[in-house]
Amino acid sequence: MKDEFLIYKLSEKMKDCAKIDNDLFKKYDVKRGLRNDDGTGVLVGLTRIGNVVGYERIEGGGMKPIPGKLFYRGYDVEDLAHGVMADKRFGFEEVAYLLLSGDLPDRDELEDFRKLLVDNTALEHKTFMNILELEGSNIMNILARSVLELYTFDENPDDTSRDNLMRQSINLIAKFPTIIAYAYNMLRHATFGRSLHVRHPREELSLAANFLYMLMKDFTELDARTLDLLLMLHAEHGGGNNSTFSVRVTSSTGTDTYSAIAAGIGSLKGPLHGGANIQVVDMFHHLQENITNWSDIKEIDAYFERMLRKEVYNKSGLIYGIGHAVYTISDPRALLLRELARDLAKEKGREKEFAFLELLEDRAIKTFARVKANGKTVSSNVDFYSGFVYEMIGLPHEIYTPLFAMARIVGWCAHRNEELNFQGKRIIRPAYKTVVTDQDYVPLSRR
Ligand SMILES: CC(=O)SCCNC(=O)CCNC(=O)[C@H](O)C(C)(C)COP(=O)(O)OP(=O)(O)OC[C@H]1O[C@@H](n2cnc3c(N)ncnc32)[C@H](O)[C@@H]1OP(=O)(O)O
Ligand SMILES: O=C([O-])CC(=O)C(=O)O
Repeated sequence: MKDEFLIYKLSEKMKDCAKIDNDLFKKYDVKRGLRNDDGTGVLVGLTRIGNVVGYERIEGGGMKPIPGKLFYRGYDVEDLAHGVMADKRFGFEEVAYLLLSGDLPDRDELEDFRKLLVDNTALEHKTFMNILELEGSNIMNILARSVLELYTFDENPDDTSRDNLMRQSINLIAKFPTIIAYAYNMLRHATFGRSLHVRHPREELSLAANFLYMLMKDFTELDARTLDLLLMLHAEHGGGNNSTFSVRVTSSTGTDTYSAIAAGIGSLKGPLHGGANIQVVDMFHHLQENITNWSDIKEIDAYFERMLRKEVYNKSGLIYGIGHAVYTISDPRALLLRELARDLAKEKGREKEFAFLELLEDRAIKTFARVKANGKTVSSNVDFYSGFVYEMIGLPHEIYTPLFAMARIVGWCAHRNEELNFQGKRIIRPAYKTVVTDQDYVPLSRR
């Protein structure tokens, strides 16, 4: 009780310690969240990897919302996705090759790269045993823990030479699916008493298919290609998204790859970033239960209004899967995923749920504009439909955010490699202005 009271007392102090008057940010021209007054991001770097486009700058100041576009190394992601879908083949390895090297692979390069990834999927026995023995209920946490452990088994963990960075990148991209699949199988065993299967990856399969094979053995070609497309769409999102920026900030100190990637995992887990995909599913289930008529616009709007006013659901005031730091009118990934979800829902007999989700998307955006009235143009983001698609291909909720990490590891590695190799590199170290007055030290005996 004494300890609890002390913790309570200290936590109460936090109220005063963390109080910073909002007006001070304006006064000192602080870019809160590294954002300009018009909501656009403060320019903090240059990159050749990804380009996220959501607005146009207007001459003389301000910005104009435009439909979203995403480019990987200059290639439009929609073209990459449509190219792969037209050929009915897997594309994640191609995107990984492109992001890491800057070029699209030819057939031989692609096949060699796929094999190289498969050759690196196996885990060290101890990492495997730790996943089994330490258990844990959150797979993002297990992933971060396992990544830090890989440092121990790397003979050259701190070497930041180019070939070592590339070797570590490939090793991590290859091992993420194995760690996540094993961690989930263990979780399922420990939590639901299901038998524990440990299947080793198969040499001839793509990364997406191998993941499904390790996770659940039985899956269809369409399931694997759907997952592959989701991985392609989540692989990279410029240098400014929170997890990639975390990797770049950490890397700028010259630290090892595993420490930097663990920082990225920690960031992605948050509900405002990659963790939003599971929040959307949770919110959707809540709305399914709490909205009596799924086509009643008035009822839906009223519920969203109460959510925004922090009265219902988790009282955060947020509608998950809506809004973005860069996109305004649309997130191109959400548009692709909506069409994918529509097709899958038809096939899986879940059209009624899809229609409800699509209506929720529309009403959330409209209610946001009416209630917030802040002039911000919002649309659905990548997390809005991804969970529903995962659910339709039979994937368990616990791995939705880890799947984001399984794709984004590519972007993280590409950005780390760029951060450590561009000529004018500097440790990232912005400034904070102190807003507390200096105080005279009082000896312990006089306090
Ligand atoms: C993969 C990804 O990371 S995609 C994003 C996934 N995250 C989510 O879906 C969570 C819900 N969305 C959000 O929280 C936000 O839209 C973010 C964090 C994604 C981006 O936010 P920003 O563009 O920085 O918006 P910003 O912080 O400028 O917010 C402006 C106002 O709109 C509000 N707002 C923005 N999005 C939402 C939302 N989805 N629901 C409710 N309010 C929102 C903010 O709370 C803020 O309100 P306030 O001024 O009353 O405090
Ligand atoms: O760019 C962002 O801020 C978040 C995002 O959509 C992503 O990382 O995919």
